[in-house]
Amino acid sequence: MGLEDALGDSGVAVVDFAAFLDGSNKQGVAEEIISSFKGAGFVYLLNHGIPAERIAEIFAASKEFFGQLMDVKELARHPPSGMEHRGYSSPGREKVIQPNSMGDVETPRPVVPDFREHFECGSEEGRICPNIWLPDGVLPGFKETCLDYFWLCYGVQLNILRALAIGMGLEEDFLVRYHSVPDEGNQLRLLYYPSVPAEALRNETVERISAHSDYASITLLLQDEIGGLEIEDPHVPGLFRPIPPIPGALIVNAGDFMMRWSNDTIRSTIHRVCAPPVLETSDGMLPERYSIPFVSRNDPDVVVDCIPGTWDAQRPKKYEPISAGEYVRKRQAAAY
Ligand SMILES: O=C(O)CCC(=O)C(=O)O
Ligand SMILES: [Fe+2]
Repeated sequence: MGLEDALGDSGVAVVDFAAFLDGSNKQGVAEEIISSFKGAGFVYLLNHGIPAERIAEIFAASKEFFGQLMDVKELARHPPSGMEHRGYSSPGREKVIQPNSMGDVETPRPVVPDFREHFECGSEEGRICPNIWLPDGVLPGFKETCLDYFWLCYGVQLNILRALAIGMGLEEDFLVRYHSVPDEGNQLRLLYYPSVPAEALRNETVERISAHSDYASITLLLQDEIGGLEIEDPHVPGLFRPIPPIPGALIVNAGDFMMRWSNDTIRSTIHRVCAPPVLETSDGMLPERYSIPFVSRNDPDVVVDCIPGTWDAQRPKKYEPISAGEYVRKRQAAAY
């Protein structure tokens, strides 16, 4: 099956970011990205600026971490409160939930567990959420690899925000200015989906990650070769379309805060991870899967109003000004 077939009707563009980064076609690349963000809420980026060896390195670190005994991983245990996403969460610990309208998180927690483990970290300078690492001497180099990758993603994130701004007809640094505090809010997640019976995923007695939208600004996602990521068709609720792995590509998607900020001109699309189409082994088990999202957030204390150009007399502002911090606090408290 060729890439075009595998991509199917998801509407997610595959964009070569090189011509943006080297300045040879900034406007053209920016328009391709924004068009995919408005249509599908997702885009694949090639030549995004994260070297292949760094991708291999962070996946290797993730595999090494999750390969440790539970007792070892629990040495970096996530705190009981849902306000701080740091450290290690064992399977079933987090349940993503989907609010019934923007910011309304009253929906009851669903009963089907998400069968995955994860580890989260941010900047070492963060005041809101201090990092939680394994004790010194356990898994040497893990912390450094995570932090290096975190900062690499922060830089890539700024370039993508520049492209989005240009695509929206704004001054290049318009969105970057609202992401000037890297130490607060940005988050690196290492996700591990253990091997599960394919049948259990198909009949939904377990899920890998249930349907949700991300709630921040943009997410930079690496997925391994296993597949299973799907997005909901914006025009056909309940119809999910695969976002298959493309080697070396970075998947970028918009979160709810970006959608709100852009007065709903950019889409924050519901996505999930379920059974990939063809990968069942003879014993009926699905292979384990690793993915690595980096979540980019607006500066927490800066109140934003709808982005210029996304509203006018015909398309009035739909949302009141709000700060990312206030918005995120509402959403995160409900996830645990
Ligand atoms: O594992 C994936 O590919 C997606 C993860 C995801 O959607 C998330 O962490 O919000
Ligand atoms: Fe997500």
